[in-house]
Amino acid sequence: MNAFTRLPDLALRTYGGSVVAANDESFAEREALIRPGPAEFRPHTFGAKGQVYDGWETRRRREAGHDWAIVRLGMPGVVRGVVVDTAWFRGNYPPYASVEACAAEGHPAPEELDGWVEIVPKSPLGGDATHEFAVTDPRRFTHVRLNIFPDGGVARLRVHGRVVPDPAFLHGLTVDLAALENGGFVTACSDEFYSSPNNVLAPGLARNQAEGWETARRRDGGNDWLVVALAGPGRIAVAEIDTANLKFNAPGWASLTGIDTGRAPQPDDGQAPPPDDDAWFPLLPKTRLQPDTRHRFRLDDDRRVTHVRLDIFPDGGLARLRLPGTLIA
Ligand SMILES: NC(=O)NC(NC(N)=O)C(=O)[O-]
Repeated sequence: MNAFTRLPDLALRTYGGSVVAANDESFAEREALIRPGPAEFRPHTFGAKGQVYDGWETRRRREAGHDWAIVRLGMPGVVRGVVVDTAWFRGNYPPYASVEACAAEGHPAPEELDGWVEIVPKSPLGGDATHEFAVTDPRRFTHVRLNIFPDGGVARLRVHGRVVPDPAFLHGLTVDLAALENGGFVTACSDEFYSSPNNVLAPGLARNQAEGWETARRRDGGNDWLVVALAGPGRIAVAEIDTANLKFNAPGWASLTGIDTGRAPQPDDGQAPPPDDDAWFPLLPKTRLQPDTRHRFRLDDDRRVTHVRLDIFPDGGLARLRLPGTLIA
């Protein structure tokens, strides 16, 4: 698997993405493209229009041309790679696909989008397979367009990358400095056996345990932890530690420490501070947690912080970690 698949999926429905238009969705609805989780399939299951698929599927074309679907990214950013997944589409997958992207200001209607640039050239696809395409264009995009040639079905479209928020909605405001949508990201983690640590920074509430971060049971006397690079250097006002859905596997305790590396966290720069650096200072002492509970703590430390280390004792996981505060210019 390509390293870019570890980055957040900027298109994901649960991150605010939307499939805003498609030229055709006769057999199966376009919205399925950005659903979380792998596509499901029940053979010999027929609706009024044919076999039921968990994906986007167009009619068999009888004229020239190709089919397309436009996705508004839930979190605009720099795209590092795209996954086109034709899971379960065996006799009806498109033999080729390409992907374009554009950057729009404000809230345009799909037909107002312009300035499309190709980020994945027309490439061959196979049936019932995932296809990973690395993207090198360094620009920030808000929308992508999947083109399939000439027609067929695609189960999922994943658009992995780094979130690049609009600074107008960050500076001078109290915002969640850890949130993925504001540019926060997890740089390191002790264990991600059951689910990804970046889940704790995702928008909204976790609907179940799988939408949070969950570690394996620890048997070595140690404890689990993760490090978050904040949206930028800032001061944290409140720590919200949410154990929602973790009922028999919530950590017993948690603590937070901070560090100021002296410069704004840069995605992929390999400069994240090591979790055992001497410069970490306490923000929240080791504090008892309850299962399935949203805990909120005022932090009275006004030191500048670029990264936060969360320790959980001894293991378990979390639904969400929110760190409302203000950026320091
Ligand atoms: N058996 C099929 O899957 N057929 C086709 N698709 C659906 N959904 O029935 C087709 O013609 O592409």
